[in-house]
Amino acid sequence: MTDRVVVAGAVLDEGRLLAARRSAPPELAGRWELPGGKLEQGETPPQALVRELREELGVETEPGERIPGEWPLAPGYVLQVWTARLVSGEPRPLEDHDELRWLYRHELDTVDWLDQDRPAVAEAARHLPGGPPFPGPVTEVPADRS
Ligand SMILES: Nc1nc2c([nH]c(=O)n2[C@H]2C[C@H](O)[C@@H](COP(=O)(O)OP(=O)(O)OP(=O)(O)O)O2)c(=O)[nH]1
Repeated sequence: MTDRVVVAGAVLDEGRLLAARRSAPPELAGRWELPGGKLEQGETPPQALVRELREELGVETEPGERIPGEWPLAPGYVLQVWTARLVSGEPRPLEDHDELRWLYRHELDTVDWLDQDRPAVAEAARHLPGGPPFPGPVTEVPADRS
């Protein structure tokens, strides 16, 4: 059986990425994600994304390009991510989220992303200008003291 797609938006505005803190279910509440949701029957991922961002955030958006990759979620579900541009409205946490934050590239590590979202966020970060890569450097190269 093919996995069901959850489509999420890398919503980009003024060089920042929109992060959303889940309010439910309990095992995901408090962690940050890219807003979106499950595809409904007959929808393409970009159509589902526009609908979900309207329902959850009260904004109109225009999907851009697919971010390469597909990430496993709960069994039977995979995450796909599209960039999206704000067309109208100011995002508000109407459904599924209790806080939203616009993050510059150098701020991406300041929220507690869902583990399964981190590779997707790393890919999305390529669409943001400047700053260090996300996640930050894992090892530091010691200074040459010789
Ligand atoms: N939207 C979204 N969901 C994610 C991400 N990462 C992740 O593990 N998930 C999980 C959380 C949920 O179990 C599932 C998506 O469900 P959802 O609750 O957002 O979808 P929906 O709006 O269609 O909800 P519903 O119809 O089932 O109520 O995928 C992510 O980045 N964005």
